[in-house]
Amino acid sequence: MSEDFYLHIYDKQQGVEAVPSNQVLATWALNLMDLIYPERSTNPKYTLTEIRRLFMDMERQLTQILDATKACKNCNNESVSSKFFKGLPELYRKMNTDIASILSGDPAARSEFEIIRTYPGFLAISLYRIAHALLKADVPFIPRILTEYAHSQTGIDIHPGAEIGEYLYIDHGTGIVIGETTVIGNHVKLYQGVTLGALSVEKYMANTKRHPTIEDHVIIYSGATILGGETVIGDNSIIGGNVWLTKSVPPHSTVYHQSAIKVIETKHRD
Ligand SMILES: CC(=O)OC[C@H](N)C(=O)O
Repeated sequence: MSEDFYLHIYDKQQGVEAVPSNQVLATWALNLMDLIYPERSTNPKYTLTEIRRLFMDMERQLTQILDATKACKNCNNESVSSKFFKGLPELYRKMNTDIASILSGDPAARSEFEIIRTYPGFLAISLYRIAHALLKADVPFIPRILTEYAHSQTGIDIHPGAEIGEYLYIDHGTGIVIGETTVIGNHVKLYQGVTLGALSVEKYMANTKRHPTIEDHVIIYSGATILGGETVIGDNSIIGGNVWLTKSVPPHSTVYHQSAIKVIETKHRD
């Protein structure tokens, strides 16, 4: 390789802050999940004093992470961290609504324990909820790392900027994409392969609403693609599998994709 290339990399290094690895950031969020959901832990029996100390440790760690990322020049990281932890019981309440929705909606779900331990949808929604709260506190870049970690583990890609209500139900989940400016109401059910995306992708659209709005009690079955910032799926609608939708539909709509499949019977030889 040329000396110029070495020099280029050397120069670039000088301008880059030493930021904790993505794994360190994800581990903080996973440890927090372990703490609020002892179902995830192998040894969940802490004393009350230990629990208080563990939450204080987690808060301190968040401040350290925010300090170390140096991404936010004028932030008071201690206060950001303290606000996040004050809001944690509310986040936890919302996560519990997601569990309740899966438990009451999925015939295959046997217990809360099973959902907490095994449902990729629950992990993805929970990490999204943590990431969204940090984004709302103007924490740059860490929220995206957390949701991309969830994406890598579950195949479910939820942008931390999306606004999502309570009782979100994601079953299976692989391949779900929820774009940055998506708005989702309460009691919405999503199956694998659903895309809530932009109708066109142009850089100038960065600060505009590009992704759809899904109102309360909507069910969207697998492989459906719903695009556009002005597209509103009215409450209590059902969007069938593989539907391609770029227009709004009124409340209580049922939208089906009509596929034309042919089954040809071949005569088999004896
Ligand atoms: C989900 C989606 O449409 O992504 C496209 C692009 N990243 C955007 O945010 O508009």
